[in-house]
Amino acid sequence: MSLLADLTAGAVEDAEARRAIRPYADVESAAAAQAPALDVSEALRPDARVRIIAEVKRASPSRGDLASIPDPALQAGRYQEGGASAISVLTEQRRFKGSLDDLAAVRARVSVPVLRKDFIATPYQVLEARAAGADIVLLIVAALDQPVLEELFALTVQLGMTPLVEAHSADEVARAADLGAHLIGVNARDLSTFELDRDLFGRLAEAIPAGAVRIAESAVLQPVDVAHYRRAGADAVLIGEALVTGDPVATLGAFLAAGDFPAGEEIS
Ligand SMILES: O=P(O)(O)OC[C@@H](O)[C@@H](O)c1c[nH]c2ccccc12
Repeated sequence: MSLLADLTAGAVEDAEARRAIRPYADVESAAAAQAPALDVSEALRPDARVRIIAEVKRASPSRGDLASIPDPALQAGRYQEGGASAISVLTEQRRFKGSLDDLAAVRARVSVPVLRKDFIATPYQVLEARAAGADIVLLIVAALDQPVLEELFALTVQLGMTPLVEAHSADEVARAADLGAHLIGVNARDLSTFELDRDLFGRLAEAIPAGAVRIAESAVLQPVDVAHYRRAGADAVLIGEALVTGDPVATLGAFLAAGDFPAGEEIS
């Protein structure tokens, strides 16, 4: 089994265990009781400078432990203070050490849109995201057959949330575009092999339809990496590891400054 398939199977198994305690109908009422999901078209609208989606990330299978983050809400509050346009919360528990409680805590603290970052493959997980207050749900094309991807995309929209559709090849970008996705991400890390390809975004950016928000994911450690993605056409960059240690406000300031020029423009 590929690593991505393994991560997805584990996430689904964990969701099934939660479902045994909290059935679909209960989560459905919790979702209905939530304040409506935030409209992300404004928050992530392509702008004169790069936008940053800042991630609450404790660990990853490829990088191991990154930071303990005892108070995810405090961390997310610092991200917002630093100028993040949205907050991503990794809720996968086995390898990334996250939880839906982290997401709910972050939602209660910040006013910008919040993304549930997990290996989502069932309607129950989408519903859980809304019940915890998510505005955006990550859907990884490589992990889903097209009919399932379509079903989860439709449910996400029906619940008022916005899908962020993640691609890793031209074919996957085409599948994301076919759905009419407004948020399309290209992950530099191949989730099947964990290999990094910083230039993948640049090769695929052109294939992302005009009108969609182009998001570069992973492999930003330095301000130059933000500039690299911005030159390649990124409207937004999703950053985890580089923000979980040190002073996130200072780091975000440096990253935002490095991407303060029009997308796709060559700078000398
Ligand atoms: O820590 P980084 O290299 O800045 O990466 C953040 C984010 O892109 C990465 O966490 C990610 C992108 N897509 C994913 C899908 C699942 C889990 C994690 C991810």
